[in-house]
Amino acid sequence: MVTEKNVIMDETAIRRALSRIAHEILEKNKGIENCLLVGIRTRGVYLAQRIAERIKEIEGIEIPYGELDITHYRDDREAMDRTVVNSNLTFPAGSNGIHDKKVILFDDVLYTGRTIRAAMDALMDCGRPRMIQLAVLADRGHRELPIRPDYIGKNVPTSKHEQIEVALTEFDGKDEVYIISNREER
Ligand SMILES: O=P(O)(O)OC[C@H]1O[C@H](OP(=O)(O)OP(=O)(O)O)[C@H](O)[C@@H]1O
Ligand SMILES: O=c1cc[nH]c(=O)[nH]1
Repeated sequence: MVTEKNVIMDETAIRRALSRIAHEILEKNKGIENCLLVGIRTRGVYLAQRIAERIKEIEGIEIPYGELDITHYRDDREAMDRTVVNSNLTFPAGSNGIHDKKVILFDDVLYTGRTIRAAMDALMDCGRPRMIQLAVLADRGHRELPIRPDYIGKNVPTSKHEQIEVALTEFDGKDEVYIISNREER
């Protein structure tokens, strides 16, 4: 078996894609009033933080963001006590949590959609958002649930035998997106 690893987004491509997404969020929501950014652990958190920084540069306004750990909501684990753990969904004093807010969820890769299904269940257990939107850095297709992102860094057509890996400086020491392909040796 030969494993090939090819870079499909470098640091510049990631920066440009996130900058575009920040503008798209502002355009779609006509600003950021009532919006909250929520990153799915692990790498979704850094994407949400970067978008919050970019929006601050563009608009001069701080947009609140939180972190979501969906571990207890995964559908491939034994049924667990479905409590939202290790998350930081506390928003500024006086704000009513996620209630009636436009929540923009962030993840690094979108594949089957099961992580996003779990994230939406976890969010709903924290309150009743007005709306949930989804932003992903890479959409590789192969959905198993009817989930469609609102903001996409890059569409990456893949075969099921391939894998997309995202590295982000805050966690991995560099910014890169790779596609990993395994093929039989000839
Ligand atoms: O659409 P899906 O089929 O749910 O796949 C996408 C998820 O897979 C990866 O997480 P993973 O569970 O591999 O954990 P990781 O974030 O620790 O890599 C990735 O970070 C997404 O959250
Ligand atoms: O290719 C994939 C599939 C799921 N999650 C990833 O991070 N990459």
